[in-house]
Amino acid sequence: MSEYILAIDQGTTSSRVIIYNRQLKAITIAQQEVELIYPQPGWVEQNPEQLWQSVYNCMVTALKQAQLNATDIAAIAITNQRETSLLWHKCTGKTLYNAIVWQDRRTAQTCLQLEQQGHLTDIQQRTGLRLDPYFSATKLAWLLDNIPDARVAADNAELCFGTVDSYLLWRLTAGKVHATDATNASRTLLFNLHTQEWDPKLLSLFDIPDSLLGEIKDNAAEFGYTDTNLFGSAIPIFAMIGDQQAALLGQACITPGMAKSTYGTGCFSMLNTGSKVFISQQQLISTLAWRLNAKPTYALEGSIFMAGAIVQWLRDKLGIIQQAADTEALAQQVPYQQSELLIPAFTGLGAPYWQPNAQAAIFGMTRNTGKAELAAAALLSVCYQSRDLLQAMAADGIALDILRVDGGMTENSWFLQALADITQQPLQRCHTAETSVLGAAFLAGLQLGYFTDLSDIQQVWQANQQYNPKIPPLQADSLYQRWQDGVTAIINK
Ligand SMILES: Nc1ncnc2c1ncn2[C@@H]1O[C@H](COP(=O)(O)OP(=O)(O)O)[C@@H](O)[C@H]1O
Ligand SMILES: O=P(O)(O)OC[C@H](O)CO
Repeated sequence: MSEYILAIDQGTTSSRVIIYNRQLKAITIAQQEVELIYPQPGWVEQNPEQLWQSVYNCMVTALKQAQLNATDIAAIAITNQRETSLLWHKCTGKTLYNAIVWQDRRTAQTCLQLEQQGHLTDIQQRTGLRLDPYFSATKLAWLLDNIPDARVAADNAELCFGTVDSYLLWRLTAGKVHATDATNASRTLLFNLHTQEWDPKLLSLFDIPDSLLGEIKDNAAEFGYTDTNLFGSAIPIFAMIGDQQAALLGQACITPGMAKSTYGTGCFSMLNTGSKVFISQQQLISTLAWRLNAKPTYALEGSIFMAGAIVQWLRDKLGIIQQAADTEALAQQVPYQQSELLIPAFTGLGAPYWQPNAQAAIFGMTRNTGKAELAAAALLSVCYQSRDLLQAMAADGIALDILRVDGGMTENSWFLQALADITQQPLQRCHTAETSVLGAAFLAGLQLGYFTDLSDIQQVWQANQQYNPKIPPLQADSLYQRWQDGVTAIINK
């Protein structure tokens, strides 16, 4: 009997597939790294074919490892890096350009111009977002304006735009379905949070023909069926959701006031705000947590562009570690106050600063600065950025009893203790770092009728370890002050 759920997480750093049994116990995992391409400073791209192939390879490997066939899979769930934008031909499926990744800053000037023309408040009101190159709309406009013949083809309704969820759905169904889910749509700057539809005024403002856009569906829905040539038989695709929203669900943050932070390539803190759109006075964004049976649940989000990506920089550019986990032993050698200060604005700064043109800097280097100090500075920079977000939430009147944490970086215990120390916030790590895949799989299970409602996720979620602050608040304040001074220096440069 087919009762397994195959869940895909197409992340910025890697693609992963986990097969779960009916009780959402992971049976097997397959993972493949994906490359980031940096054609110019501030530009970040990925090869669409590599994204697809990595997902397909992981699906095939996972099925083989679990000794299962396509007929054993009751449904597929997809979760994904959000905002990353692709454009492809409706007839041939051929992409017109690389995927422009969420971290890409090439449209910073366009965003600034739109802000200077006075569009910011209206855009914020409609979308809950900000005018920042992070979101998809200006990336799509760039593609239409810079790829030869793209604008004409778009005007002739020959093209499809999609975020990664939508592109994977298109590939899995061999071009039969062009759709997205409401959470991914909510990251494009083209989706109206209040009407829950593509917004005609925003389409006109960004000059986007509506023929480019797919149908927007709830997060648990009949999205389509895999082409039989791929796995031998058609498997239903029953869930799609952005990775941070999926992690919120996977962390069982299903009631208003519950929050999680995910430390993957970037770091994204998200607070469930229930059926209301919460408007931050502190530069945090409002977004959709999920939409089920046409009923939206909203969230407040703080987005940091560089978290695990800094660790990858240590590995790939500086060559001072062989693998991400090496940072733990190195950082242990350095007391917090002796660490250099790294401001990791490699692709500008996200919340709460929203400075797309800020540039990275290291302060306090001495002749003694070595691998250990840089590793500690890298991990601590993520802690300081997290404190920025938690302080912004606090200034918005939101106090958290406990913050649930997950993502690749939470395998690092030194980092988690430093995070609790710097933020002075108790943290709870759950039984798996892979909460996004779990959240997506849960939605497929909901659609399959394995679960009755969202509260069932509470039976799946298990606490693992709690981290409490061990340094006094005054010491944390003084370390954080140094960070704030550093940020002020680079912003005013
Ligand atoms: N033990 C570790 N210590 C520090 N960083 C880590 C560790 N393990 C993984 N990472 C970082 O976590 C990121 C991968 O996390 P993941 O949740 O898989 O990201 P994504 O979903 O963006 O692909 C990488 O950037 C990697 O550098
Ligand atoms: O690749 P991740 O897991 O850091 O997630 C990327 C985010 O979805 C970007 O908004």
